[in-house]
Amino acid sequence: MKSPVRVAITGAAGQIGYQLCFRIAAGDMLGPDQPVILQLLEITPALGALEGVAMELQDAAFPLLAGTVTTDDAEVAFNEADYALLVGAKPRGPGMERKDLISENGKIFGPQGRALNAVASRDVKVLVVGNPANTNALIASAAAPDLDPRNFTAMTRLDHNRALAQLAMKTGVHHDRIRKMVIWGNHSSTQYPDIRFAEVDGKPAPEQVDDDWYRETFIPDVQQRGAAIIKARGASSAASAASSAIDHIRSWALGTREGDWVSMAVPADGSYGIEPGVIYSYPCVCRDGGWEIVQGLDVDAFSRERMDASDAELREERAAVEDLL
Ligand SMILES: NC(=O)c1ccc[n+]([C@@H]2O[C@H](COP(=O)([O-])OP(=O)(O)OC[C@H]3O[C@@H](n4cnc5c(N)ncnc54)[C@H](O)[C@@H]3O)[C@@H](O)[C@H]2O)c1
Ligand SMILES: O=C(O)C[C@H](O)C(=O)O
Repeated sequence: MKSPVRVAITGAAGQIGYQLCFRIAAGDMLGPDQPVILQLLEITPALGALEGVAMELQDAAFPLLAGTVTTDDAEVAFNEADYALLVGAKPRGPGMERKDLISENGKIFGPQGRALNAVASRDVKVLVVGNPANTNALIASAAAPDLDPRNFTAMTRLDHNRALAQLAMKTGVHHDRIRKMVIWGNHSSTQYPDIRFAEVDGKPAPEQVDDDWYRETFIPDVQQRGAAIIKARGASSAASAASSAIDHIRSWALGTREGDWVSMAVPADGSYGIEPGVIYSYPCVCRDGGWEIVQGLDVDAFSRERMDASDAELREERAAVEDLL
């Protein structure tokens, strides 16, 4: 058996956190031979509820759960953390855009970035889920000057998975037989879900769907799926969000499958004309515990316009939190 790794989860008594704790303790994120210590952070008024989560974790008697820490102190939660899933933040309600959360949620991520900087493993892998996720990841990274900015990522894997599901339903091919989906940009309604390189059962996706469906139905449906879930459920996505967070970390830690890639929001480095300064979703390949942006993909005029629009929105979000950077 391997030695345990430390997984910090913020907002651990919330909707997503409640899902994450049990799936991670069951081994879904890091594999069936990797024990975990869960280090759970909540705000002080939610510590009672968090204690209830810890009691249920005990009662589930997971063979891989090597310990549970509950706290309202970020430096306790992030102490020597190998993984940090930053979920704790307010969700949006009907009629809101995710960026409307920025003034309230943005201020959570500076202190958490500072705490990670002070006490986390120097190799900590950080995934920001709390919205607006890309800009919150930028804030956390800016507050952690001693950690490599490449350790800070934000989640667009849920959008990636949503895009796989929509294309699978349209083509009648199981989503597990689709490769090379891409989500470019922000986890927001300006994201650009791109099927130009996707393969459905080994054949090019664009040849299997008509262009009108792609532009008029697929793209807006994926962009608006979060809002559609809020309308249907009366609360934002939780189980699918937790599942995608687990997918994101599993790919990063254990690698992407041969011949496929995943979407991850990572620090822009000039790739595809997106200048540094924002956390932008790209197609990525992961191996040996690291990620690389897939290079050399063609950018046509339709794509350029959408990729730039999402970049522009991220730079507006950045300008709105300049005082936190
Ligand atoms: N990136 C994505 O794809 C994606 C998907 C779904 C939801 N989200 C976002 O994830 C966030 C959480 O969603 P949820 O449904 O779990 O919300 P929730 O309200 O059910 O849970 C959030 C939890 O975070 C806690 N919290 C608040 N501030 C905190 C802080 N400073 N430190 C630690 N904990 C804190 C709250 O007490 C609460 O228990 C929201 O911002 C939501 O919009 C992102
Ligand atoms: O849409 C939301 O606000 C929640 C989340 O970001 C989602 O995409 O489901």
